[in-house]
Amino acid sequence: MAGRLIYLIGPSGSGKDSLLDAARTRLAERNCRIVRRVITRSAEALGESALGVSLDEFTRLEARGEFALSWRANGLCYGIPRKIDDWLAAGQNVLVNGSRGHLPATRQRYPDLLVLLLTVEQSVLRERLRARGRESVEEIDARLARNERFSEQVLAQHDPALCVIDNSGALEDTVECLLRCIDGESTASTPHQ
Ligand SMILES: Nc1ncnc2c1ncn2[C@@H]1O[C@H](COP(=O)(O)OP(=O)(O)O)[C@@H](O)[C@H]1O
Ligand SMILES: O=P(O)(O)OC[C@H]1O[C@H](OP(=O)(O)OP(=O)(O)O)[C@H](O)[C@@H]1O
Repeated sequence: MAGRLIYLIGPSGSGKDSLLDAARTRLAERNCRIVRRVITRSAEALGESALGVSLDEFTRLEARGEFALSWRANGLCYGIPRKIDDWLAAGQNVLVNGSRGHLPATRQRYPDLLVLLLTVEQSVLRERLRARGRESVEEIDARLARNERFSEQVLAQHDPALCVIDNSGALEDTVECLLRCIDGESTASTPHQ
């Protein structure tokens, strides 16, 4: 049986990368692989969870059909290698660090995907982005503005395959919530108020 695409979305700084790192072993126990993204971001700012390429290289890979999914946001290009289709066909679940803006296109290609929306209170989010220190104040403001538009839109769609996970508290609690969503014990939860 084919595996399921699990599409983790949420604002920049909501903790997607941290959550995936913290849950990696327990996801592997669930036959769930985390795909490494290709991003036009400098290597120093990437960590191990993504591969950095130049814009030229990204464009070439995209034109050659190397990406199952690709999008542009925050002045960057993001690609998901097409090998995920082999993993899915082999019955593995695949977790993608995705984009809220690209969700409709992703759903068209993977109609039975599970969407996990990570939320964080706006004041906590601002502080985490500031503390992470990866972007300038202007870039942080632009990300916060984008956040207000997009998470509301995703929530307004009332998607039955949407699981809302709040990461305003401790990361360990968020890991447990993520695993419950994937195990199907919780198909929806309300965002932290
Ligand atoms: N639950 C949490 N509690 C405290 N800090 C967190 C939590 N989750 C993430 N962070 C911190 O917030 C910042 C943004 O997290 P990150 O994983 O880079 O977000 P994203 O991948 O969504 O952009 C990082 O500095 C990370 O260490
Ligand atoms: O449509 P959106 O939901 O706003 O998402 C747009 C992009 O922004 C985030 O990446 P970012 O460059 O911030 O990297 P990060 O996830 O590591 O913070 C997210 O992972 C998406 O790739």
